[in-house]
Amino acid sequence: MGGQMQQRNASATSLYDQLADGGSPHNAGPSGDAGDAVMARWLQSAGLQHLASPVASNGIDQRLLPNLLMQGYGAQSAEEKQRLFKLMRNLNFNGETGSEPFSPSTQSSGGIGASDGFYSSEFRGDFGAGLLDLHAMDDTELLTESVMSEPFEESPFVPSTTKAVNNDYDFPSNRQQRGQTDVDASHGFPTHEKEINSRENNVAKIKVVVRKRPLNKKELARKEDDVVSVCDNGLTVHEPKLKVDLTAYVEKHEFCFDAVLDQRVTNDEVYRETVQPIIPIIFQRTKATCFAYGQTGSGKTYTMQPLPLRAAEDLVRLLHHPTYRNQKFKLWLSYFEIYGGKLYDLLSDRKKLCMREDGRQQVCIVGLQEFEVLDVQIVKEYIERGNAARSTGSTGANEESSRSHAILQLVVKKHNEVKDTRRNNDINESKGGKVIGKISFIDLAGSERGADTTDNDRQTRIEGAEINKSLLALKECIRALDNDQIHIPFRGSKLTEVLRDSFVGNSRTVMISCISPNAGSCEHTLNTLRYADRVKSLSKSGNSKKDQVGSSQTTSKDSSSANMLVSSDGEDIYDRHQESKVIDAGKRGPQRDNASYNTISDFEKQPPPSSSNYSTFKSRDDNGLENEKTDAKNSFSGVNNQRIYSRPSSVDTEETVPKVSPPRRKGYKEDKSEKASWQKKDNNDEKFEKGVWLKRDGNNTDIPNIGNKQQGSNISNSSYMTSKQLEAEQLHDENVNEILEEEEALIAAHRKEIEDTMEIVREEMKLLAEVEKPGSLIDTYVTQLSFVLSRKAASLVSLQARLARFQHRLKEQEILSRNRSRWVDVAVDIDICLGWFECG
Ligand SMILES: Nc1ncnc2c1ncn2[C@@H]1O[C@H](COP(=O)(O)OP(=O)(O)OP(=O)(O)O)[C@@H](O)[C@H]1O
Repeated sequence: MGGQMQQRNASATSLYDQLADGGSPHNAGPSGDAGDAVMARWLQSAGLQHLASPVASNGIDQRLLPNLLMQGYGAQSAEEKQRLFKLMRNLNFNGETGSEPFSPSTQSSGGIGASDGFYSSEFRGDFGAGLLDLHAMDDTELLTESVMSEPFEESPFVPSTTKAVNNDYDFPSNRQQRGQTDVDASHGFPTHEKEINSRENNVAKIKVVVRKRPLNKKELARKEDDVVSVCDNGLTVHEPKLKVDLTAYVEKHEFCFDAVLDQRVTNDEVYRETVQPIIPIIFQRTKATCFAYGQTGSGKTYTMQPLPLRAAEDLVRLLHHPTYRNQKFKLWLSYFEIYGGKLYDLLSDRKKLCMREDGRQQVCIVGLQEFEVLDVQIVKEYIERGNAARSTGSTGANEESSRSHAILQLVVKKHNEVKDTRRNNDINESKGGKVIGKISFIDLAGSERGADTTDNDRQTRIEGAEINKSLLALKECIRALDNDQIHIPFRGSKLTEVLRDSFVGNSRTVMISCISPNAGSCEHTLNTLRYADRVKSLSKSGNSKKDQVGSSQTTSKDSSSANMLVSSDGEDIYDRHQESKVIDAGKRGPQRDNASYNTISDFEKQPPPSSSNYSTFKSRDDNGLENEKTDAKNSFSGVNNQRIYSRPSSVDTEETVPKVSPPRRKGYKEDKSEKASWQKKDNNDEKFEKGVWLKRDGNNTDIPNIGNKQQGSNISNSSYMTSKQLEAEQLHDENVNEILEEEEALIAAHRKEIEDTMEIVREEMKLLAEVEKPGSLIDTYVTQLSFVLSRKAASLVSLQARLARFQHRLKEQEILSRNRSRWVDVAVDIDICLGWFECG
């Protein structure tokens, strides 16, 4: 990667060398005065000679010109800015003919990018030459990893300082900055008990990593901008927006996570950052989960697929290490999916599975095939086989879109003398050996598929509702853990039930939020990042506390754990640990400790990149994140910074008003009300009260909120969910749940009816055989036949009644969905109206 960066810098240098040498690509480097003269000539050629003098008189190296241009240096009018930009782009493209390839980058359009007219196709058309070669490529084919290593288009919004950091991007050193101990990629795993214990304490309980994919060919062809800039552990989404008078402006949203991986990061590096640190502690009875979250086409599958392979490699290596070689440990693999609330085995012809809980509330998936991993090659085959069996469909963003949550598990078990390598994972664990530790890789269905609930196709709608439900339930569980609640609502969905043991006790969770960089995905990207931020808050608030619990237990384990690792009753001890931990957590009550994490306040301490160039309006959302409204028009005009919003941001105008309790449906279950408040949280804790949108602050006080609205048509993320809408939303959720239950019941009833009919047919055959015997009693035959036929009829009528009820239920659901989509439109209309008000 360093090499690429050098190459990239060299390209840029060669471009400016050409500039200094009068445009000849082959002449040698720049020299001070000659450079100034060339600069002047260059600017003169564009009719911008008046801009040459400040640059020269200030003794500014022309290499800094792009940065100056990005700041709109000296250029007063939009026309001047356009000319400068055009000049830059033309020179860049000429530079491509040099020996060093130089990727035309929208980065150079930085300042102007967000300024007047940038979005007009007319303007863009002039500068599209460099992108033409990209257009010539196959439109559907996406950039592969090797292409990824090429310099990608960078954001026109990326401030210059950020870019400098990005240009120096060096993955390992970034990690060191994060203070994380790296694990030797090949053989450096700790295998001594003490080392493992200290590693166990060092591995964060919950880690939230964001991965940004590169722009794909379609997006490049559409000349979409990259609106996500990455800087160390932080990232900024530059949301392009239009005011009512059609002036473009940019709203900045800053986030900070445990790690942010930009488009140049390879899958291997993703593995090293996310899963590899966990591998050694799998042998320490850890249950780990790594899941990818994000909208369709954001790279979840691309990110997740290589991870189990690499993990299996490392696990197998450790199994053969002298420390574990004689422990009779074995590695097992299973792969299943959750689709429409049901479980299917992806390695066993999509056999339907059922989930059960044992007496100790351990979740078992009955019938799930497990395969022993003897060599890593086989893992690859299983992954491919499982992927081929996955439920996929086509979406606008991804031709092979996942419609299910796929879960691949690698389990280390203490081997019992079972010769067969293919067995059922029965409730009776002893059959497969005792579980020592496991890691689950979850490729979640596209997060926005939850919004497919207004689709015309019923199947898609129900699928969407189910996905929505499980993603909400996942967040609910995380929230419950965040609040140190004793009751974790695992039963909210199949997904959370399956993940149950990964959230309690000695667990580790890594969430990889995948985001698309293009402007068109901005809303989904922000949703993904907000979800990730919520998960991160769990690690912020509870982690160190939970880790303390973890470490004290580990310390007390110290004396015994070496033996525990190999002792046959280890699992029971582990289970007791689990239970006691959950109760402990509940007793502690909510405690916050941000010590070991990058908090937003840390983030704020850093000087905002190029802040002087942005006239910024800050407001704080419920996650405590600052949203900055940046007036692009002014951002690049240098001297004449002039605020367009005369109204202060929402924070300034916040006023405390009496708390209004959220509406509750009569007889609503506790779980549901929890969900209601949670949904409100999802919607920035806002509600519409007496004509004012109220925002809930940290003290549960409702405060009026005027500005900083996120436009969105996604129901679960719309900012304007009134209590009625919320109720309708819950009703819809309930309705879908009931439909799914009734569907199951209908199918079961049908099966039963067939069995009954077969039984009856056997009885009828018997009757016929009897009646045909000489001397049989016809009266008996008639009575018995009459009885059998009424049973047959009753069974049919009962099935028909159930069928009719189900049909009715489907119709109801359709009406509900239609109403729901109507109020989504209303919410969007309100949004637009508020936008009008906002802009005066
Ligand atoms: N980091 C990346 N580098 C290069 N290409 C990528 C990257 N991430 C994703 N892609 C490409 O983008 C396309 C979509 O990715 P992928 O199928 O992983 O998305 P997804 O999030 O799993 O979508 P869905 O939820 O619909 O299944 C694929 O063709 C993939 O190769």
